[in-house]
Amino acid sequence: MLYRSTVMSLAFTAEKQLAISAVRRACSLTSSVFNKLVKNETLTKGDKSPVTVGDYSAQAVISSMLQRAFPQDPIVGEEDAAELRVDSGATLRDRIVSLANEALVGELGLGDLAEWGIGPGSEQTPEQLLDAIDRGNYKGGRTGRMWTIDPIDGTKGFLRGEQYAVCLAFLVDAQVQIGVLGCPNLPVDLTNPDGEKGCLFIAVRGQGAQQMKLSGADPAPLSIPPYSPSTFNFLESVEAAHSSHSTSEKISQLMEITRPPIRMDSQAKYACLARGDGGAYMRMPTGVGYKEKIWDHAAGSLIVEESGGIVTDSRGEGLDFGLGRTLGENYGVIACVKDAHAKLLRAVQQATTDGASAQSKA
Ligand SMILES: Nc1ncnc2c1ncn2[C@@H]1O[C@H](COP(=O)(O)O)[C@@H](O)[C@H]1OP(=O)(O)O
Ligand SMILES: [Mg+2]
Ligand SMILES: [Mg+2]
Ligand SMILES: [Mg+2]
Repeated sequence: MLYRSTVMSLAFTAEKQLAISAVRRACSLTSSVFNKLVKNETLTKGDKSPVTVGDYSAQAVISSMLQRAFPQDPIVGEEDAAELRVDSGATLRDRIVSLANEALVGELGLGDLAEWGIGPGSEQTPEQLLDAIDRGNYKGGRTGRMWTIDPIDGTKGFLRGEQYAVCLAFLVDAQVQIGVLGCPNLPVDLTNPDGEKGCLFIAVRGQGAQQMKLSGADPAPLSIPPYSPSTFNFLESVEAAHSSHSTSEKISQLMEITRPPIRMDSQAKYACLARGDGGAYMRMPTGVGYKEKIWDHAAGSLIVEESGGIVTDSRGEGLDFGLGRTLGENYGVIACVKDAHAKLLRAVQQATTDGASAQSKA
C-alpha cells in the first residue's frame, strides 16, 4: 500500500510541469494578441481574425513543446493548419509564425526547461510550426496516452475582453490525469472584479487541485464549499446558443434558487465552481445536434472533481472521453459539489421531462 501511494504521488510530475509551462507561455501569447490586435486596432464588428491568429499560434506553441517533451504522445487539438498551407493563407501564416516564435523564445521562467524547445534561440521554421499545429489531428480513443488542447476556449469572451481559457489536459486510457486551465482575464477574487487578474488552475488525479496566479505566485488548494441552499446558484455560458438559458432557468425555479446565474465564457466556469464562486456549472443542450468536444471539458472536469465536485451529463452518467474527439450524443453537462448532485439531477430530470412532454403535447 505504501509502495502504491508513493508511486501514485510521483506520477506524471514531468507531464504536469510541462503542462503548466506550456499553458503559461500560451497565455502570455494570447494576452499579447489581445493587446496588439483587439485593443489597439480598429476591428470591424464580428471580425474573427485576432482570435484565429491567437488560436493557431497558441496551439503551435503548446503542441511544439509537447512534441519535444513527449514525442510519442498523440494530441487532440481543436485547430488544424490546412487553411495556413494554401497560398491565400500566407499573410495569416506569417503572423502566426512570428507570434508563436516570439512566445517560444521568451526567457525561461520558473520550472521551464530549455529541452522543451523554449527560451532564447528556440525559433522554429514555418513548416515545423504548421506541423506542430497539425499534430492535433489525432482522432482520440479509449486506450493509451493522449493530450487535448483548446488553445483559446471562449473565443467570444476573448474578443469582448472578458473570460477565456487556455486549456490542456493529459489522458491515459480515456481518463483525465492532468488538467490545466490558464485564465488571463479572471479576477483572482471574483468579488473584487477590478482587482488583480490572471489565474492558473491545475489538477492531477488523486493529488487534488490548486489555483495560483499566472505568475506562479500564491498557490492555494481548491475545495468546493458544501451545498448551501441559500447561496447556491448556477454558472452558465454567456451565449444562449451554447447552453439553454431557458432550461437552466426552469431548473433554477424547481430548486428554488434565489441568486441569479453567473454568466461567463469558457472553462473558467469549471474553475470558478472549483473555488466556490458559484454552485453548479450548467450546460444544457440547445437542441441543434451539437456534439460537445473533449477539449472543452477534459481539464475543467478534473479540476472540479479534484476539488470535491462531480461532473456528469443530465442522466447522471460520467463524461466519456474515450469516444473520439467528441463526447458523443449530447446529454448536457452538469457539475457541482457532491452533496448537491442528487438534488440538482432530480431538478434537471424534472425540467427536461416536463419540457419534452410539453413539446409532445404541442
Ligand atoms: N451549439 C453549441 N452548443 C454547445 N457548445 C457550443 C456550440 N457551438 C459552439 N460551442 C462551443 O462552446 C464553447 C464555448 O462555450 P461557452 O459559451 O460556455 O464559453 C466553444 O468551445 C464553442 O466551440 P467553438 O470554439 O467551435 O465555437
Ligand atoms: Mg472551446
Ligand atoms: Mg477554442
Ligand atoms: Mg473554436
